[in-house]
Amino acid sequence: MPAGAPPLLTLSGIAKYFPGVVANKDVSIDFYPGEIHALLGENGAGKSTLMNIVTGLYQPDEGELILDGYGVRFESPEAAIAAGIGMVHQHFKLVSRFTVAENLALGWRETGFRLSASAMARRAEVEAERYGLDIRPSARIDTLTSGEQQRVEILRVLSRGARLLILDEPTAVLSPLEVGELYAALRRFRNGGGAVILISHKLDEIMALADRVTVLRHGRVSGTHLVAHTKPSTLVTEMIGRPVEQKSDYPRKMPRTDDDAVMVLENVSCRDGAGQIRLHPLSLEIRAGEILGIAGVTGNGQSELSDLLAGLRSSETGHIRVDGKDMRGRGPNAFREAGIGYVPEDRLHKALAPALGVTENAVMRLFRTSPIGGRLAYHASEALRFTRSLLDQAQVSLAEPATPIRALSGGNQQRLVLARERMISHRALVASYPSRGLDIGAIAMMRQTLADIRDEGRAVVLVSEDLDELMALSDRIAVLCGGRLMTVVPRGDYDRARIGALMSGRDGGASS
Ligand SMILES: Nc1ncnc2c1ncn2[C@@H]1O[C@H](COP(=O)(O)OP(=O)(O)OP(=O)(O)O)[C@@H](O)[C@H]1O
Repeated sequence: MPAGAPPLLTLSGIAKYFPGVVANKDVSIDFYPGEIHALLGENGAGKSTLMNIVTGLYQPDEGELILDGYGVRFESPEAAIAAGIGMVHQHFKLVSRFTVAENLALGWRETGFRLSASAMARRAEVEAERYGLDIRPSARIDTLTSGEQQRVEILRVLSRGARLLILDEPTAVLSPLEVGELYAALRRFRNGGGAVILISHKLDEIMALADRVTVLRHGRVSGTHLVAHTKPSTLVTEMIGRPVEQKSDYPRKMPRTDDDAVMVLENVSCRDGAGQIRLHPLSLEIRAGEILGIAGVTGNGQSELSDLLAGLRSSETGHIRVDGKDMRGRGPNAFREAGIGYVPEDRLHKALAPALGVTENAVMRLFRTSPIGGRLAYHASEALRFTRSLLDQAQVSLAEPATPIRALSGGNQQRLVLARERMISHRALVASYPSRGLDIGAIAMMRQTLADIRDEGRAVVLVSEDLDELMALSDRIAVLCGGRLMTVVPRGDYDRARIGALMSGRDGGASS
């Protein structure tokens, strides 16, 4: 950033309160043009709330926003966009049946005055060139990878004239190659004088990309640092109040005794709504007392496979057996009764009912079973007792369990789903990208939980794109590419380069 340049945006003494919660208090931060400023903090530390204030979704209860030296008040997100502040959310807000150019055009002022398809595509190309973001204007959004969709989102924000670009965990859904492209695009924007706020739980990412970092703790700023002058361990301690050990191995507490297959898949396959094959026939055994890792670049059949394993989707061919029982055509309830818990990739929409309270969501999978319920009864006091114990286990502090679950921070929603599904998984837990959205302390806790489940003789299926995570935890790693099971690698044979090559469709091998 140029020496002596004034801040683009200053937050001065910002506070935001919700019933029983101090989400932000005394928050003062300067964001400069020409800097990438990371925002780091535990789940529930107040990062999203603060950004919702900056983007006009919430009004602060105290404090001031100062833009270009003048106090401002954004009555709506449109007002913030008009002032040059744009945000790219974790869940993209694109119209999936529209093309890239049409989605971009939705944000342009002149669109209302009839813009032809070719003019839209031309302008999309000009904007893409200007910001160095590679897009295909005529492609439909639902045919794009997550990385391509994210580029469209970023371009949509930038082409509306954003000078301050806010990104919420932008690399969570990207392949390693796409991460590199995103970093390059953000650096280009920064070098051209743009300001970036990066919400991230990944310390490596912050160290590699950010110029400065602000740590939030319990809604307050606990420090702002130049990244070049700070260490990751200092940031962790400032964020959580203690150091967190990053384990690269989770040795068994006792030797494995049970080698029974909990789940057996025989030639299962599935297609998407458009009839495209998403999972080619595959066979796989999931054994008691093991963690089976599923590696692959996002979108290569993992979500179809995990939905199949939890009864959310049925297989077109073959069989799924749980403890020898044929589950073909059975739904999620039958899988739950068979002892299969599931943490899906999209927790908010697949594992939770966003508008319902925390209690309803906590008991959602168990409200028909004793002591919470029976065929006709529902015991509210038992439901509340269960919810409180789940909150305790998940280490989520919440004064009022009637709060709608969508008001919880993303990480706290994830912690609750994990605790609930752990209770259900008497035989196996299927966990899809369980570290997404969790802070570093919660990730360590989650990984230990998976190892404990394994040590209790249950099975874990861990879907992840993080090879370090998979190699630290898994007994075997199955690699998916293009909806095909490439191979299953046993723990002794892990080789990062080979697994990486298999993930991108190179090399072959047998399936087991
Ligand atoms: N609309 C709301 N109503 C009630 N409480 C809310 C609301 N929005 C946020 N909160 C609470 O404010 C606190 C801060 O949440 P916020 O989402 O800002 O955290 P975060 O730092 O973004 O967490 P994460 O890393 O998990 O996304 C949490 O306790 C959350 O439950």
